[in-house]
Amino acid sequence: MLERNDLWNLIKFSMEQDLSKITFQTFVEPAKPLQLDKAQMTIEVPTQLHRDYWEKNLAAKFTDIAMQATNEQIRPVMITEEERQQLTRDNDAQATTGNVAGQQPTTATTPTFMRETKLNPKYTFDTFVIGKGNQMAHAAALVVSEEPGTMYNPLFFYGGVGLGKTHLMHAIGNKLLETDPTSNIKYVTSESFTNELINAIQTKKQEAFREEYRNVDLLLVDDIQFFANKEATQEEFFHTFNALYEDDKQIVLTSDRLPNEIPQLQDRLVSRFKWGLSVDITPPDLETRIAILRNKADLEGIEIPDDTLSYIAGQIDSNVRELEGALARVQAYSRLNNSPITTSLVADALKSLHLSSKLSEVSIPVIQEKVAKYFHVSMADLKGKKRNKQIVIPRQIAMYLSRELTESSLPRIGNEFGGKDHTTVIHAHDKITKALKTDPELQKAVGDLTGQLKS
Ligand SMILES: Nc1ncnc2c1ncn2[C@@H]1O[C@H](COP(=O)(O)OP(=O)(O)OP(=O)(O)O)[C@@H](O)[C@H]1O
Repeated sequence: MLERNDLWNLIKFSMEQDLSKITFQTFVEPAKPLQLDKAQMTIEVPTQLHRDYWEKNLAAKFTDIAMQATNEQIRPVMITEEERQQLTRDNDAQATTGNVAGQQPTTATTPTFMRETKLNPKYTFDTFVIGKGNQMAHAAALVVSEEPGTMYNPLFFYGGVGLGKTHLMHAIGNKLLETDPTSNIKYVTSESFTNELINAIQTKKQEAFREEYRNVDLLLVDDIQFFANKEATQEEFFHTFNALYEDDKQIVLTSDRLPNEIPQLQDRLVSRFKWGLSVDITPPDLETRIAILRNKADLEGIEIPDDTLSYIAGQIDSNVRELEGALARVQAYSRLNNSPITTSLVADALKSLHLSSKLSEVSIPVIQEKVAKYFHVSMADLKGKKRNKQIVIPRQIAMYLSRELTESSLPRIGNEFGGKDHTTVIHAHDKITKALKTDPELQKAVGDLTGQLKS
């Protein structure tokens, strides 16, 4: 089945073709997909009026388009913003009053779309394609799933977006569950850890919160870069970490950067995160991208010739999530048009489904060229190693703009600047972001350049 956002984009795209501009803008644009289950998509709309309109006029259309795209019967369930807020309040009240002391609120009282993310059964070792950029991460994950809490604790994956960190993390959990279905596994994003903690503090359920976290066999925490600057969260996590570690329970963490590059992360956490093994995942090369697409196409029963797969893999080189999104869009496009997948259909699909905007986005070389010209420095210096101020500032600005205006991963940007490490890019971005708050000259330069690049 398509992912929620892919299906939603497709439905929007199709409705945009069918409905008048004003109807589309009034009723479809403000709608937000909250959750996709097997047979239904929960969609939030601003008011009761929107809800009525959807139920009378758009629900059947929705189901038709979803059927064509996925071959499954999916109905839209409309919920207004107010109803969602009420559900959240009810849920909070339930947490405060409705539970026996010490017990966590049960998921049965939680609206489905707000339930905490569980392990995704599709993210397994079987569905993970091994390539140069993820080989070591994959091997470490496998070891940890076979012998949790012994060899690499914590296991720390870092790297750019959409490169498989979450997938590997879930694969460890899924494998462990397969070996021992009674094992207690908890997966959270760092943001849900923080939210759960705040909730526990507000509802005076801190003990229950601790109990829950300190009794797991495997704790998976995704995207811990969002612990940055969160003192109370870090404090609580420090104790959770210690309790689990002392008990030989496995901890797996992911982040877009190394622990010591996360701003305002307490030193004691940084040092603990380094106790085990840190492995980076880098973007897949062309061969791996083709293999990932082939694997995905086979799993989903999509018929697609090899040269067409190579074409997609050649077009999309940013990350695996985009690659998968492109394949889903191509598949949906082929179903809607009732024609087989060929390279020319793919070219059309990517173009008409607005992916072309990604493909024609500002590129790093163009940014470099404009910045070099603006500051009268050579391209070689911009990409080189000279450390004098006249070169370093334009270089940092160019890196900053590459991060802001393109979808490129940090390692990729580093590569385009003469093979620099991704930490240099993070540093440049942070520095320029900070300086932009106070430095009018810099504000002007960045403003001018952005204007040039976007026009
Ligand atoms: N090597 C791979 N083989 C098969 N699928 C992959 C591979 N790498 C990534 N994917 C798929 O790409 C998508 C994005 O991967 P994932 O969510 O794990 O990325 P991530 O690194 O955690 O990104 P983020 O930092 O945005 O959370 C997922 O659907 C995942 O299954």
